[in-house]
Amino acid sequence: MARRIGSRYTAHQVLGRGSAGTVWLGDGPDGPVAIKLLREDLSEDRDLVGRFVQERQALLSLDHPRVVGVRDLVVDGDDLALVMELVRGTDLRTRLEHERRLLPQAAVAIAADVAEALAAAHAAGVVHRDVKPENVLLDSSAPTGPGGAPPALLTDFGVAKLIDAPSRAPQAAAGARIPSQRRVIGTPDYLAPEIVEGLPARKAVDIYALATLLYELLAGFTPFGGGHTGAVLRRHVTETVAPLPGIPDELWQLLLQCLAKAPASRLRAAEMAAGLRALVPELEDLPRLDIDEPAADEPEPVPAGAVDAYASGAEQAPPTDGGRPLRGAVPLVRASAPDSNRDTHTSMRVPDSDELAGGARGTARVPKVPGQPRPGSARARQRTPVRTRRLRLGIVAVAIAAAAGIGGWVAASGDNGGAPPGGNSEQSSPEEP
Ligand SMILES: Nc1ncnc2c1ncn2[C@@H]1O[C@H](COP(=O)(O)OP(=O)(O)OP(=O)(O)O)[C@@H](O)[C@H]1O
Repeated sequence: MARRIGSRYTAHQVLGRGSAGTVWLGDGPDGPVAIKLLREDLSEDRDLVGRFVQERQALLSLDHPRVVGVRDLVVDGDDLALVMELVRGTDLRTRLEHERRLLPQAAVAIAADVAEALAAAHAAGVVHRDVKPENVLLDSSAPTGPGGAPPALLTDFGVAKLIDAPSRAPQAAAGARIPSQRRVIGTPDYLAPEIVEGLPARKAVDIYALATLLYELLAGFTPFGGGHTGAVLRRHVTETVAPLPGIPDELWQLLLQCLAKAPASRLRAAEMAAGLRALVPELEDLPRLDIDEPAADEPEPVPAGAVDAYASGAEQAPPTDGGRPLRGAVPLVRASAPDSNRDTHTSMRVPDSDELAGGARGTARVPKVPGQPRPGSARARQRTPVRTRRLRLGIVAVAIAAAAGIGGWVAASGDNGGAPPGGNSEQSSPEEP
């Protein structure tokens, strides 16, 4: 059923759904477009609409072959929509689900494309903040490149910032007895350690997320994913990345540098792009990596009360895998569970200090059960319906208690309505790393 969006666009058919809204195939004055119609609760938020309009120029001016161009922003009655260039193809998550791991040459070529997109955005002072396979579109209408990889385009610029606002602080705060709190916007597996520590999201967070994505394309799992969200966040700050046997040392060194805990140690986007691009020819004969998921720590039993605790006050317990909460599946907002009937971003419960500290519920890396994929791995994802997973892994608003007993991880933001320290600006000054 066709639907008018503003005075210039018609939406014809749903292409996909994400945490912030629904993407439609549509028509505009200049031909076919993709229209991302934001969720109703977002479009009703006056502050958000204001930011949407403010962002207009930055988003419209990002013009690069590796960036999904935003053509228009529509604010019309209850409709709030981003009109984008239409990419004919799939997203990178879908491809990863089919292949589990990519050929190293294809993985590196795709990551180089994304790094080029980031270099252009960063030069314009725009930080993406939510780089992940779901936000990389593969253009199947163009000729394939090295390793059979279609050209990759980065999408969803600006959406994380739209959702990240004091007025959108998680409703959980009231019930969670948090003295002061801040929020983290992003997807847990790809969150840079400085975000977990409460620092503002600067350009280097995109480099970290892209290196995480590249690691995942090569390995089939992210370096710090698996298990409870609190444990994932902790690993970003405290753990070293497990090596990937079978890749050239130069590639490994580049990955390590981009996954550095200190943002200043990471490469800049243009350097990363050049480094990756130079490595592509060398990877021609390299087969898919044949590695298993990291050796698990000793299984930590999930206490009987743990899942009940999630459900207390909630309509339903979070999805689990053999009794263990799935990655990104645990609501952080008490009494809030992903609602499969709405295109909402996942609401998540506030992790308590025990979880953040990696206690019994925090878990170390979730152990691999023989014959079963580790939760969070590409194989586990294959068993999870895409729609459900998207809702789970969408942009999350994580409220972290400032007093969360993890040795100064979280800087209290005082009574600032939950805004991250340093404000929630996605635009960073041009001189920033
Ligand atoms: N410009 C586009 N052209 C063609 N298809 C698109 C375009 N943008 C998005 N899509 C399709 O719509 C789907 C949903 O996109 P959307 O950005 O809303 O969600 P997401 O990135 O998967 O999740 P989230 O927003 O939660 O991070 C994508 O998986 C993709 O298949």
